[in-house]
Amino acid sequence: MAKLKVTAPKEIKNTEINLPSSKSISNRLLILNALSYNPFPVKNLSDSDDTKALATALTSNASLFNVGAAGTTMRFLTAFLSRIVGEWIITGSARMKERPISVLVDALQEIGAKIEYTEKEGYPPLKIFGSSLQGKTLELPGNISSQYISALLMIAPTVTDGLTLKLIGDITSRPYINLTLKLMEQFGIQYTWTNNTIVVPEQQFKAVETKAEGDWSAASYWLQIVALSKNNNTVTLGGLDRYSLQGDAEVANLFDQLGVKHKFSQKGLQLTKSGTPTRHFSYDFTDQPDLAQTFAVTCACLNVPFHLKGLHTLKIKETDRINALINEARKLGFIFTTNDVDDLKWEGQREEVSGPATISTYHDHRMAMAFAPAALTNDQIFIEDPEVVTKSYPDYWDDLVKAGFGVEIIE
Ligand SMILES: O=C(O)C1=C[C@@H](OP(=O)(O)O)[C@@H](O)[C@H](O)C1
Ligand SMILES: C=C(OP(=O)(O)O)C(=O)O
Repeated sequence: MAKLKVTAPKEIKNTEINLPSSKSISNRLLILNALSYNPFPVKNLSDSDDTKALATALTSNASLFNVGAAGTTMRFLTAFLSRIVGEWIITGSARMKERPISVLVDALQEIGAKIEYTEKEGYPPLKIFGSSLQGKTLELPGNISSQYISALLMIAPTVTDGLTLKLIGDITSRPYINLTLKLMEQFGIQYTWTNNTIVVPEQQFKAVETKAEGDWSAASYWLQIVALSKNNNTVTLGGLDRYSLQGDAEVANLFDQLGVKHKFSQKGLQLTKSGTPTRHFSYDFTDQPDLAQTFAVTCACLNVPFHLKGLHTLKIKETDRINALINEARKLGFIFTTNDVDDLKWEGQREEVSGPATISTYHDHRMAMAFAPAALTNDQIFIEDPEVVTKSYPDYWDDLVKAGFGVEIIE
């Protein structure tokens, strides 16, 4: 397995980074484009693996699709193909076959979809016999994955009589549901969301020109780098929307507590180190689950004890992220704990470690991207399977080099 040696620069340079496009927005726009038979291609489409997997599926003549590790692609395509006459198979990586999908499959079956599990009940791969769907009121849990809800919402205007979704219990990843609805609105779709009920009547999509925003989840690693740097040069992030539709845009405000100032200029979002970090960091990540790894590593490297909450969905992402964080932080000498349900805690416990750590990444792009900046406080760090970053941020390592990091492939 390839391994990368990441060496910290003496100083982070004054750098301009052009951030990748958001895969969440790109994948929604691809589905909405297909539903509206849109002649306008999406501008600034992501070149991530997850978006390529969806773009390939939507333009292929095949009936079997391998979506790899892409959660949104798996879930969005399942709903999309359920309403297209034909026989389809969707499969994915070994990990994808462990990521549950029955909430979505059950909902689609209730409105007339014919879907079978070809291996393990409740998990991909799926065999779908596409047909027209008859809308009704569906009840589904709001605290497992919002991607099931987004997948249903996007096809709702094409379902006979539309769809009413009643979300039961607390809603996790709510900003991603909002993002779906806001992008549907750009295609002329009307909906209502009152309390826990979203109503989308049957209606026509309008074909419109769209552009994907830069990725605020990717921005988090740059906020982290500035927080961990020893000098106060400016890192400027290009491509981000100031008034973004992404919930992860909250990351810039959250990093105030860790000593990073941000300011929008014509060139982009300017980050500078200033002030001292808080003495204890506590936050509920229910709305921004993808930021948890960035904060766990940053806080520990800054010696800021933390309590991260709302992490109940992290166990079913690219890997069990809570366990992965506990295992890999230990290699840097940090002892994290969890209640095994929904949190991660660090009360400052440390143990001696010798030599630079080799971080395993568990097929999870965010493990690689969140641990690499730890080179700034550990001089050097090794990252296993570095190609994993192509899931969302293919140029991540090249961008680190622009900021002055040494990045060298070993083995
Ligand atoms: O809809 C989306 O684009 C996403 C929703 C979130 O997943 P969950 O809804 O499963 O929490 C997030 O973690 C993922 O990276 C992208
Ligand atoms: C959880 C993620 O992706 P997905 O669920 O779409 O595979 C992610 O990118 O952090």
